Amino acid sequence: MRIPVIVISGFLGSGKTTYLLHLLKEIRSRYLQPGILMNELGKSDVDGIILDEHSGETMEKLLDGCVCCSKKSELISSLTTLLKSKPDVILIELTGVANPEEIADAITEPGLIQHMSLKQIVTVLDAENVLDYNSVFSSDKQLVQTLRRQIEVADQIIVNKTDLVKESHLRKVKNMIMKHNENALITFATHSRVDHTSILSGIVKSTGEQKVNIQRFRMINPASLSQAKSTVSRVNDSHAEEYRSFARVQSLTLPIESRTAVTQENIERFLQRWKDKLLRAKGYMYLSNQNKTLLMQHAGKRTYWEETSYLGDAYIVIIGIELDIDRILSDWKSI
Ligand SMILES: Nc1nc2c(ncn2[C@@H]2O[C@H](COP(=O)(O)OP(=O)(O)OP(=O)(O)O)[C@@H](O)[C@H]2O)c(=O)[nH]1
Repeated sequence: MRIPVIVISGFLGSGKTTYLLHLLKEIRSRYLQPGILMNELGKSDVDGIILDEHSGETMEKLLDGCVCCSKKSELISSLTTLLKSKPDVILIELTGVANPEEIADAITEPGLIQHMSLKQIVTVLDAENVLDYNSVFSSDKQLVQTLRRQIEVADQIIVNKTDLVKESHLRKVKNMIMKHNENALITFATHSRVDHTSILSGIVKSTGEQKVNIQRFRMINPASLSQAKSTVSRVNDSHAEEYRSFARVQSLTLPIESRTAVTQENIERFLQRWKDKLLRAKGYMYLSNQNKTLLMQHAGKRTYWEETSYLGDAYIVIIGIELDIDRILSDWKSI
């Protein structure tokens, strides 16, 4: 029997990791063994740390890039590695700027197609911001295209963050979705809480084992990186422009050297100054005035602060379009 693959897509900060954590809990309660593949933009692995904190599952990480634009060969080898742990279901969380159909394409590669099959593509939308993101006037054109592909190819669409908008706004979101995809199951959610019955239907235990499969995977080495690049240029040559993932998005990791200077207020002021170019920011930092480390999540127009047990180095990852890196770094130094 081929292993079912569930792909979780959706724009930056929409609630994919939150959804993944709920789905994982449900999978474990059914004594199924999951294999997880997470892909983040940037070298710093915030989502991986969040997942570790909440679970401790099998994880194959692809860092510093988007699975489907520059790391197709790594995606294939990561899936091959995951297969060895004989999971009952594979979950792939994509970066917020990835085009899920390219993942669907990778699963059909020789060596994978006989072992796994795409079960569903789930797209999570941020109810508060999706209409802005979808407007060619207020958003980057290529970004709009990627978001539309995420909607168009989805089997299930979760309209998340409904706590932040009115009923009338939700109707507009639904109409927009229906324009691009009439067939997807649309559900409305807060904190990505949805019923998992249909997505997990038919997934059964393939082995008698119930062990928790915890694996730590390699970081990308230079040899595989150059191999990935040459693969990419071939892939891109044969693909029409509109089918490519968004690749102009940059990520920048800002180290926090002096722990004492950082406060919630100066971080929020910094994010505010760069808001026009910023799509997402997240990171861990020790706040000396509160004497604790917090996880900062900036998504859409909002900044959230959460308690964490993370003990590693403090840093922030920012993600944006055509970031002026020199100016941002010099501003960062002066906060
Ligand atoms: N108010 C509100 N906040 C939410 C909701 N769902 C998620 N969040 C918060 O939104 C932030 C981003 O959520 P994530 O699950 O990390 O989003 P993501 O899509 O995985 O983000 P990326 O991986 O960066 O693309 C976190 O601080 C969440 O706690 C919701 O329904 N309402």
